[in-house]
Amino acid sequence: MTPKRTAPVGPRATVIGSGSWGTTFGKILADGGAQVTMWARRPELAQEINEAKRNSRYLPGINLPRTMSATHELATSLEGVEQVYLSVPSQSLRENLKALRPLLADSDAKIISLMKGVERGTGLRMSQVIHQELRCDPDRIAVASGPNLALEIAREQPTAAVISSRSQETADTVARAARNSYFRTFVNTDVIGTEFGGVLKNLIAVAIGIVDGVGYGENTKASIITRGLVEMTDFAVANGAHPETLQGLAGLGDLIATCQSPLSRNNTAGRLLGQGYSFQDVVKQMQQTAEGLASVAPILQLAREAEVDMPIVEQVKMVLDGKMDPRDIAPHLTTDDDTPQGERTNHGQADGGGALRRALQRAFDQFRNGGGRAGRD
Ligand SMILES: NC(=O)C1=CN([C@@H]2O[C@H](COP(=O)(O)OP(=O)(O)OC[C@H]3O[C@@H](n4cnc5c(N)ncnc54)[C@H](O)[C@@H]3O)[C@@H](O)[C@H]2O)C=CC1
Ligand SMILES: O=C(CO)COP(=O)(O)O
Repeated sequence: MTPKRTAPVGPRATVIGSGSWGTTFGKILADGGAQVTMWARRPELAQEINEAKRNSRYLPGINLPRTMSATHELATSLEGVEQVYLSVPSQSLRENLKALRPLLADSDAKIISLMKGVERGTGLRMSQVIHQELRCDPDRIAVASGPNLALEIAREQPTAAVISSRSQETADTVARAARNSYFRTFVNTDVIGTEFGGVLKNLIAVAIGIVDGVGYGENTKASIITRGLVEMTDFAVANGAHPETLQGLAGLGDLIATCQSPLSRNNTAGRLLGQGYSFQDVVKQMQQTAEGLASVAPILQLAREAEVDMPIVEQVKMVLDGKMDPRDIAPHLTTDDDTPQGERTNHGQADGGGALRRALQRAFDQFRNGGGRAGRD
């Protein structure tokens, strides 16, 4: 495999946030030929990236491309930028955008979210927070998601991802920049499904971690993954996603990767909870971002508003709140009805098919009006 290029020929790209995923994505872009500048909060990290071509805290053992540079000056990082990639913890996005806004006021750069959380308090997806704070044309915004454990990709293991934007042209442009010999990007225009896939699989990965920590085996895990995908689909579809997006890389694909891998921070956080550590202990022990912990409450609030049942996510919340013994976690809660919805129909719609019906109606209306979608993953 020969991903390296000597001289950058692609777009000028800036990555805001030099943690594990931001730095890995910077490497993906640079190996694809983009001229990449990393913005790091800490000057010493910017210096390490510039001089040693390393990010030893977040990506130990990885050599970064020689063409990649870094700065801790926000304004410098954005000079002449054509694509801005955002990779900070979701709960800090809004404050970061406030600093970015004046610097991007005259720019028509594309803005791409690499994050997999929703904002506490508002329940907004990251692309919605970006739109609110930058007040830019939504067609300039894209999101990236998929089974993308940073360290595996930094080691150049072949991986696929989805780039999604309301605008097909934006999705295509970003997908071209974020593509190289070990990273393959597909496009779609279902931003809602793509973003929620990444957020929701984190919550199921926490549940799987809990099960691992308790010491339960593969049957319990397979049951939770399968029922978890049903919950993810029901929730996302009720909130406007296309159901097939959840069957693709940004849904099922990411769910498998995150639930299976000890590299996953959400999975790790769950494992600690399953071993009996309290939520506070887990937060103290986590050195990196585990988005699922902050997304549980806003997701359950949105689920209540959309009248979607999420029994597994409810149980994760109860374990986090110390209100449920991790050993009691199960693929579904006991309900009045002996048969959980979905196993009867094999579709898994918690509302008896209403969400799927509404989604199909939407898709039908879209095609009838000359819409339609391209580039499925
Ligand atoms: N690590 C992974 O494998 C993947 C992560 N993601 C997503 O990428 C996003 C970023 O996660 P990671 O890079 O993994 O996290 P990380 O914990 O490795 O790095 C977070 C970075 O943000 C910085 N940071 C922390 N608080 C900040 C603030 N208030 N303002 C600005 N910067 C701040 C940290 O210094 C660090 O550089 C998350 O939403 C995560 O879900 C998505 C795909 C893969
Ligand atoms: O999103 C990821 C893989 O696709 C990374 O998962 P974690 O945030 O749980 O490490």
